[in-house]
Amino acid sequence: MRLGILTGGGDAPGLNAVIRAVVRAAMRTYGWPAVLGIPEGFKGLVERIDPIELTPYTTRGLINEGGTILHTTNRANPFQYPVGDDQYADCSDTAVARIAELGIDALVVLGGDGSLSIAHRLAEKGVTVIGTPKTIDNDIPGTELCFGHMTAVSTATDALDRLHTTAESHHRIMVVELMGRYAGWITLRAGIAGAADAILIPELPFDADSLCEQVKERAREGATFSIIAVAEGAKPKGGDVSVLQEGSGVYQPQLGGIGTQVAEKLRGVTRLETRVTVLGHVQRGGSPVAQDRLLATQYGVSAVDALARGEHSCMVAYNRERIGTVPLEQVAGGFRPVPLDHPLLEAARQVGTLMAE
Ligand SMILES: Nc1ncnc2c1ncn2[C@@H]1O[C@H](COP(=O)(O)OP(=O)(O)O)[C@@H](O)[C@H]1O
Ligand SMILES: O=P(O)(O)OC[C@H]1O[C@](O)(COP(=O)(O)O)[C@@H](O)[C@@H]1O
Ligand SMILES: [Mg+2]
Repeated sequence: MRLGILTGGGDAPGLNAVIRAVVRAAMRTYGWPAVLGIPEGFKGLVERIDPIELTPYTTRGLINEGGTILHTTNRANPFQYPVGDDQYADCSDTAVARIAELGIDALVVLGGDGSLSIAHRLAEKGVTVIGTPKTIDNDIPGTELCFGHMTAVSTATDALDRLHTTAESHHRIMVVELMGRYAGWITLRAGIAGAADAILIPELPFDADSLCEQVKERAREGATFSIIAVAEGAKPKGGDVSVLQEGSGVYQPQLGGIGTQVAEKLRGVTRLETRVTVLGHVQRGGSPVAQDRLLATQYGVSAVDALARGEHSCMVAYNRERIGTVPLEQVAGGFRPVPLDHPLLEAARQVGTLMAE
């Protein structure tokens, strides 16, 4: 079998580790003749960019490399492909033709909700395709864990640790805005691990007045500083998410600004010195933590195993410590927020974390 492999959407730590695992399993375990790397995500198919012949030799040393050697874009949907200013065309037939032209028998898509939805639509057009769940946000349905997430959690936790020492020195409120477009997984996990005093996530719209009261109460009780972890997609009760730039066509809205809003409110009401940190793409960069390297390796190997068994139109998924597969149609267009009865929320409450619910 000749494989094609591409990385789509925002990058995430562990992409290169999956590429390495796919190449090794396909060529070493199964003796398949070729794995072609498609550069720039689906754009590489539509624009017929020369593929990169991957081998176990050329993919060595990749397990700890951040980013993606294949590069990626979150603006290349073949079904709604940008062809000019605000103009889009359905170029999916070109993508399908290119896959055939390259002699690719199966395409491995390393992507998030968007790329996996595209993979599903390509499968409906007859392409043999399998997905692996990539996103630091951890919001893909059908799997408990996406690779990249735990590295982002670790980076955000480190940031919270560092903010603690400077917050304490200056007796300040520190608001840190973390990634997570519509799901609060990063903020919830890092917020607990980094001992944030308040955690604000999209799943639990917050009451700004009660947040201010609770922070004032902390100060009255003797706390000399407060750390507030807020997900970029968090919103006040009855309010909306904070958008930096509106989406249009295939461009998703760019979120941001909620950290500043929360800080202004806190500063105004508590009269305490307040600063904002927007951690941003630092959370997507750098070397994957061990857990992501393990997950990425298992995902890569399992995707090849599934194809060898004749399984496709599915995504490899991690549930209850086992890797299985779920049909792409159950993933496409879906979303996995933090469930309101999740044990981590209960743990956060029990250690006294404010959520201003
Ligand atoms: N539900 C969907 N169906 C089809 N295409 C989508 C969907 N959601 C997003 N897309 C498109 O998929 C591409 C990648 O989406 P993006 O969210 O950036 O990456 P990913 O989710 O794969 O990390 C973008 O061009 C986006 O417009
Ligand atoms: O790279 P961009 O366009 O700034 O995207 C930022 C967004 O991508 C993410 O980092 C990850 O989202 P995806 O995995 O869906 O690409 C979000 O947390 C963030 O809102
Ligand atoms: Mg997405």
